[in-house]
Amino acid sequence: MADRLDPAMCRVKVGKELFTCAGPSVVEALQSKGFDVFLDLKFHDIPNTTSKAVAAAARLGVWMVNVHASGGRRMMEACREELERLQLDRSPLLIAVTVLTSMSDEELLEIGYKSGAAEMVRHLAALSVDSGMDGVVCSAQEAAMLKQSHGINIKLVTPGIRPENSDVNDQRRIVTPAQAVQNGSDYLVIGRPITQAAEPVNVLETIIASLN
Ligand SMILES: O=c1ccn([C@@H]2O[C@H](COP(=O)(O)O)[C@@H](O)[C@H]2O)c(=O)[nH]1
Repeated sequence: MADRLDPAMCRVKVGKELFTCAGPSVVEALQSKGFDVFLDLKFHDIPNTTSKAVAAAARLGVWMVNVHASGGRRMMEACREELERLQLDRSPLLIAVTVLTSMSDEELLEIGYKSGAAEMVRHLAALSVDSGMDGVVCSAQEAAMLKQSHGINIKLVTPGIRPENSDVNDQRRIVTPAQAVQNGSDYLVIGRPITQAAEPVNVLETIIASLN
């Protein structure tokens, strides 16, 4: 896939499946091809473990790394402090996952949340910004609300992007690419609509054209 894509068109994301198969070498290989890499491992652990994992990602040279906001303030602050201690020329964007885009309001109630996605995202995003995160992962359904509250102090990374008429798969809080940008998303995360397409580059080009 990386051989067919151009770093001028998109950044790339290395998630749990690829990283578990191929490890840090795949990150290095993508970077040597000129791609900025989002290491999407969504760290969620005690502050010491999470912050050391974030530091390891930063030393790999990734452009963006993420943790779960539900790890709490002390965990997120430890990650920020660890990055500052490294004093890198280029520090990765440090992003917190609020509520997974695969979760519906009903599923959140089932696991014991007292409110739906929008309210939880609002709460966790405020905590994330206050704990030193550069931004959050959320659905583009929540993007306008967060931009209104936090403006330029928050980068919005939005998975659950689905072009019109494409398969929803396991996602629940979906938005089209153009609507996501209109709502204020800074970075659209688009997986299967591109990776599973017969002509991935054509699909990507069509999406980019729809944004212009
Ligand atoms: O809330 C979240 C956080 C991360 N993801 C990740 O984004 C991609 C989406 O892939 P699609 O194929 O476009 O559904 C995937 O790697 C997830 O792990 C997310 O979907 N939602």
